[in-house]
Amino acid sequence: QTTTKRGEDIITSDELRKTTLLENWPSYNGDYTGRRYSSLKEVTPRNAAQLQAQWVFHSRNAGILEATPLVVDGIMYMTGSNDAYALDATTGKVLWHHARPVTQGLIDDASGHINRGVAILGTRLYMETDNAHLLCLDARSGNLLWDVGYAPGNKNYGATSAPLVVKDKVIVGTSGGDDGVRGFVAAFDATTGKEAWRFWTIPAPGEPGSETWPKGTAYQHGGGTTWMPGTYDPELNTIYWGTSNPSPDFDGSVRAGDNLYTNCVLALDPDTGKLKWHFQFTPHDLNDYDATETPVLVNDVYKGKPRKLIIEANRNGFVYVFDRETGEFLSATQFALMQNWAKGIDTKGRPIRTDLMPSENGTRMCPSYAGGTNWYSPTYSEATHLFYFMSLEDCSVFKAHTEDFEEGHAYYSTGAAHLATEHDKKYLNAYDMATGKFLWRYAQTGDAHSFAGAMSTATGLVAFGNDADEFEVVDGSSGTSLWHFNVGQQIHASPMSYAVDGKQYFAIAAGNDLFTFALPHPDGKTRSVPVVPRTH
Ligand SMILES: O=C(O)c1cc(C(=O)O)c2c(n1)C(=O)C(=O)c1cc(C(=O)O)[nH]c1-2
Repeated sequence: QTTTKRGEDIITSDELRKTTLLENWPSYNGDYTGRRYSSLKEVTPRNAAQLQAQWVFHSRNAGILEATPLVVDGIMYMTGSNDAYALDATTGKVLWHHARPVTQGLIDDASGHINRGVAILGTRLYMETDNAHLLCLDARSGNLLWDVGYAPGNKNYGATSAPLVVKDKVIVGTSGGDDGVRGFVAAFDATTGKEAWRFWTIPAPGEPGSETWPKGTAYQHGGGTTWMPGTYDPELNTIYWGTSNPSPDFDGSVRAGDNLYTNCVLALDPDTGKLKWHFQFTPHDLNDYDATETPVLVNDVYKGKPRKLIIEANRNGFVYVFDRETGEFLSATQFALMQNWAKGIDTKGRPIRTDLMPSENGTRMCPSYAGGTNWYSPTYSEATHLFYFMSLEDCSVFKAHTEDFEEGHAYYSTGAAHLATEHDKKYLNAYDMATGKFLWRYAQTGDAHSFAGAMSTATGLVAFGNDADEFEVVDGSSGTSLWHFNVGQQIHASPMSYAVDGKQYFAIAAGNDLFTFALPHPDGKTRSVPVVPRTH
């Protein structure tokens, strides 16, 4: 058993590269691969049924918490809206609270109190705010060190993601892909906050990719936002970042062409922002099928050869495998049971569309605008060699009507609605990349309102937010349920695991609260469960 050095708060670039996660969880997905895989082994399929709630932290956030907390040396860092908190990871006691009001006058996702958490380097924390500022806080005190606004101009920009620290840079994105902004990924010097590079996801006239847009100003409002953290391969020195739908969402008539680099995974050089390769999942998207789902980096044997792969369950209803060195498309398997926008995916990875498209009076298309899956995290387990993700079976009636872009207003160019006569459903899926088959699918019993992700552990467990407002643990090999705990609120967040003094915890946000779980004390005594008092 190791003893945690509490309060040291030192995370170096080398530590961020570790893929064996023991005590700490130092970035949004735990490590750079995006696997959400914890190497901790205290909780196993044999004892998971004994998990107990430990402490609960109530945030003053007005929306639903979406952050994954980080834990470094016994200190947890959590966000809610524009607020950041440092908590004692064993008790939930607030060590500091950096309070910043939400920004008034923002629209759409930016006004939704959404924040997915912080990034850390050394003794500094980095956080995106709702109005697309990058804050640098002192991790020991919560004091603001600097504040850089990074999306000037179009007021429809916002930010909801957690930043990604790579070497000496902090990499950020924006929201607003449904609101007529022009997307980008930007990198800032982690010490000074000075901008190092910016990759515009919508090319300007004359730039590569601009031929996939009509002439004129459509590109200035073309979407392609970057509202989830990317992943990073230090050996290939490449970051992988997903982009959103094009803008306007449903009226494709004003943006004829494939609309690069929307609905893509981008392979970028983290030092320069230069594009190495891209893959577009849904060319000329008409259904809000953002490709911001985590591009998970896996090294595994594929078709008899060890390969460096990306696996991604995409919102368009297919799960994809690529070679991440070259960008070569390897496979796409349909996971959405209700899917009618594509007849299939061709050998190059390009969808073969049906003739369905959004229309003035509405067209029923599946998956729905919420996607066959969405930003809630998938997980790849080194213990089972399976890829797990939550999927949503749902359709929408998509309507399109040509509208002009207007600052201060969303730019969907009409809308998508759920059909009251249809019942949506969620599944936790176990996908075997080697065979292209689903080993099991665990049908959820709720009304498909959760937006909860999954994680896996070295003992073969998969932990996730189920669709009945519960945190649940299953055996990853069989999908057998081992334990669940009712958090009594919708879960719109993904779980993580950490340890302090050798004791393993799980944490997941639900509603306004963050819950933690661990095994009872080995002497059989029940631990006390300190609940942090509500402060308002
Ligand atoms: O295009 C965009 O910029 C953008 C941003 C966001 C966001 O920032 O959270 C969402 C979406 N799109 C989106 O399509 C979507 O379904 C969605 C769900 C959520 C959420 O927090 O649950 N955010 C977003």
